[in-house]
Amino acid sequence: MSDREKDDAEEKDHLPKNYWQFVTRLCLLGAGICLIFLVMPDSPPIMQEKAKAFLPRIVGSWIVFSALPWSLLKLWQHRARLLNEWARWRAARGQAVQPLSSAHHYDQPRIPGADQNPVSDERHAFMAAGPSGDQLLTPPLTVLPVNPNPKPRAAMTMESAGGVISTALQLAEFTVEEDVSVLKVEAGPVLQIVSFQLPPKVQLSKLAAKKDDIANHLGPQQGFDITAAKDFKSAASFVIPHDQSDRAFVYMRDIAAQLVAVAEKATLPMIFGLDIRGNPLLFDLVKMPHLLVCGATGSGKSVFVNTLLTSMTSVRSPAQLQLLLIDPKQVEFGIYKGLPHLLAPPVTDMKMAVHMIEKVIVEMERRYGLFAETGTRNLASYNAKHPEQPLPSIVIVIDEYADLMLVAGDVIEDAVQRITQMARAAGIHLILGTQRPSVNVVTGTIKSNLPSRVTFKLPSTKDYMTVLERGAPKLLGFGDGVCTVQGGDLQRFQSAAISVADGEDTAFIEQLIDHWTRCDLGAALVTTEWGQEPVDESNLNRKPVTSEQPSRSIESSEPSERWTEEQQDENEVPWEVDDEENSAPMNNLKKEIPSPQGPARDKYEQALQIVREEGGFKVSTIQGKLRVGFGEAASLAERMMEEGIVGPYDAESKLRPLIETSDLLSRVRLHICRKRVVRTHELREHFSVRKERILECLHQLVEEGMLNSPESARTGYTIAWTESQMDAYMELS
Ligand SMILES: Nc1ncnc2c1ncn2[C@@H]1O[C@H](COP(=O)(O)OP(=O)(O)OP(=O)(O)O)[C@@H](O)[C@H]1O
Repeated sequence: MSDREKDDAEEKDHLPKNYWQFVTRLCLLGAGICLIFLVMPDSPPIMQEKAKAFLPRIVGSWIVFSALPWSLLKLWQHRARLLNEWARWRAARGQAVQPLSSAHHYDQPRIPGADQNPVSDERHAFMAAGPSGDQLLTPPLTVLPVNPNPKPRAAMTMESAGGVISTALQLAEFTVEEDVSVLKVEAGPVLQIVSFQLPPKVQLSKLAAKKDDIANHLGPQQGFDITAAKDFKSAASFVIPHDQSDRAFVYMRDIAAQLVAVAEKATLPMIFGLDIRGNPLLFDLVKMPHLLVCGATGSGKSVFVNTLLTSMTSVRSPAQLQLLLIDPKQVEFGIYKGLPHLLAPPVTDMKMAVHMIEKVIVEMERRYGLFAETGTRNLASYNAKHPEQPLPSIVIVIDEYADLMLVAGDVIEDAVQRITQMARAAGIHLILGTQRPSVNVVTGTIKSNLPSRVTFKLPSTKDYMTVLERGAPKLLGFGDGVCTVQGGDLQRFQSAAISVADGEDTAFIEQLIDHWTRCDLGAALVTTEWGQEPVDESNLNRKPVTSEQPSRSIESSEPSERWTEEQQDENEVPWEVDDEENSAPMNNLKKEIPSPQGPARDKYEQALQIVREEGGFKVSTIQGKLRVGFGEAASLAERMMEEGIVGPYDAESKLRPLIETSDLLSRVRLHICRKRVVRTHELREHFSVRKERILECLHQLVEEGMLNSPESARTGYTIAWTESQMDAYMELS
C-alpha cells in the first residue's frame, strides 16, 4: 500500500461509519465542550451556566436518538436467537416445545410407557413403542416379529455437533466470528439431526447449495441433507446418517399399537415407518388416495409395499378390503396366495392383469350407478346407508408398473387416468410400484394423477427429479425413503419392515392368512362405521373357480388347494361366488362384466376396419369412432391381441401395431434365428398371440425348410437351417 493510500485509509477511519457513530460522536463532542467549560476554573460564568444546562440534554439526546434505538434494533436482529435460547431453556426444564402440526400424518397416540416428549431429551429424541405398546395389539398384530435392535446405538453430543458445524461452515467458506450455537441434537433410527442457529450473514439457501461439499467433508456422502430447523427460527438442521453399525431397525411391531389406534378413524390405515426424528408415520390410503412407489433394486421398495399390505390387511377384514395384486416379477406377491382379501390369486400374466384392471373399471362404473340410484355420493355414504350390504374398498397393487406399460401402455395409462380421477369416491385405490422411474414410465399422465409419491434410493439425481419434481437428498437405501402426500412437503422416513430376518416376514404373512381364513368374523377387528356389523361370512366363500372345477367353500379346503397356479389360466373366472343369494354387490361383479368374447360382431368388424386403416389399435380412437366405453374398447383390444391381429403396446407409436400374417411369420423366423431354439410357449408369450397362430407360422416354416416337424407328440420343432444360414438371415434382416 502506498503512503498516499495509507493516509487515505487513516482519514477514512476517522470518519463516522454509520448513523449511530455520527450521533455518538456529535454528542461526545458536545458533552466534551460542556465538560471543558465546567471544569475550567476561569471560564465565563455564563458559559458554565450554559454547559450545565446543555450536558444533561446532550446525554438525553444520545440516549433517545442513538443508544435506545440501537439497542432495540439489535434485540430485533437477534430475536430468533433469543427466542430459541428461551425455547432451549424451557425444553431443558422439561416443558416441551409444541411440535409443528402435520397436516398429513396422524398424531402420535399415547403409548403407555413410551416417551411422549420428543424434545425433552436433547440428545436422544428417538421414540419406539416397543413391547410397552403390546397390550394394545390385536390379532394378528400380536404375532408380529419383535425388533431385536430398536434403538440407534449412538448420537452426537452437543459439543461434538458444535465442532462438526463450525468445520462445515468454514469449509463452505462462511466467515463466522462467534461460536456456533447448537440448539438440539435428535436421533432417529438411521439419521441424526443437528439443529443450530444460523450465524448472521449465513443464509440457509447458500448453505444448502454447498451440501455436496459439506457431505464429502463429513464422510457419509449418501443420506446427508440440510434443511430448515423444525421448531426454531433462523436455524438450520444437518441431517447426518448414523454409522452403519449404529443404525436401528424399524419393525412394524414398533408401530403396531399406533396402527390399531389410527384404525379407529382411518379407512385404510398404513404404516410407513418412523420419521427422521423417530416419530411414527402412518397414513390413510383413502386420503392419498393413490400412491406411486419408486426405488432402485435393493432400495427397500418390496419390504415397504409388504408393510403397506400387511398393515391394511391386519386391521381390515376381507369384507372391508379387497386386493388385486399384480406381480409381473412373479416373486413378490406369491406369499399372499390364499389371503381371503384377494380378488384373485396374485396376477403374474400381464394380459390377465390388463383384463382384471378393466374389470375393476367396470366395477367402478357399476358403483357410480349404485350411488346415483341410492342418492349417495361416495363409498362411505353408500355403506352408511346400506350397512347390511356394504361395499369393500378395492386396492390394486402393481409391483412393477413398467412391465405392464410395455405390454399395454395405452390401456394402462387410460385405465390409470380413469381410476385415479374417478375411483376415490368409489373406494378404489391404486398403488403403483416401479424400479425404473424414467419419463417413459412415470409419464405426465401418471404424475398428474398420482400426486402422492414415495421414493427410496434411486440411481441418479435426475430420477429423484422425475419422481418428486424437486430436489431430494441422496437416500441411503435399506428403507431410507422420502414421501409427499398430495404434492405437499417432502417428508423423510425410515420404512418399517415386518422383519429383516430371513423367513420371519413370510411366517407372519402365513399367520395373517391363517387368521383371516379361520377367525370368527364377528370378532374380527372392525372399526369403520360399516364394519361394525358382523361380516357376512359368505364373502369369504368367494374364490376363483375354473369352468371345469366345481365350487368349493373356503372352509372345506386347505389353503394350498384353494387357489392353484393352474387356475390362473385363460379359463379362469375370478370373483365367482358360491351362493349368489348370500353375496354382497361386489360379488355380482362377474355378471356385470362383459365376457372377453362379448362385443357384438359388427362392432368387432368395424374396429378391425379402423385398426387396418390406422395401422394399429388405439383405445381412445376406437372409443371415439365407435362410441363405446373404455371397458368395451379394452375388450376389443384384448380380443384382437388374442387373435394375433395386433401386437403388444408400442410406447413410441402409442398404439398396438397391426400384425399382418406375413409380418408375424418373418418376426417368428427372426426370433428363432436369434434364440437358436423353437419353443412354442415362449413364442406365444413373446408375440402375445394365440397358440394357433404360432403353430400356423411354424407349419409354414417347416414347409419353407427352416424347421423340422416334431418327431413325436413329446418332442418339439427342431431347426433345420444351419448356423450360417441363420446368421445370413439375421444380417439380411
Ligand atoms: N426398512 C428396512 N429396514 C432394514 N433393512 C431393509 C429395509 N428395507 C429393505 N431392507 C434391506 O434391503 C434389502 C432389499 O430390500 P427389498 O427387497 O425391499 O428391495 P427392492 O427395492 O424391492 O429390490 P427388488 O426390486 O430387487 O426386489 C432387504 O433384503 C433388506 O435387507
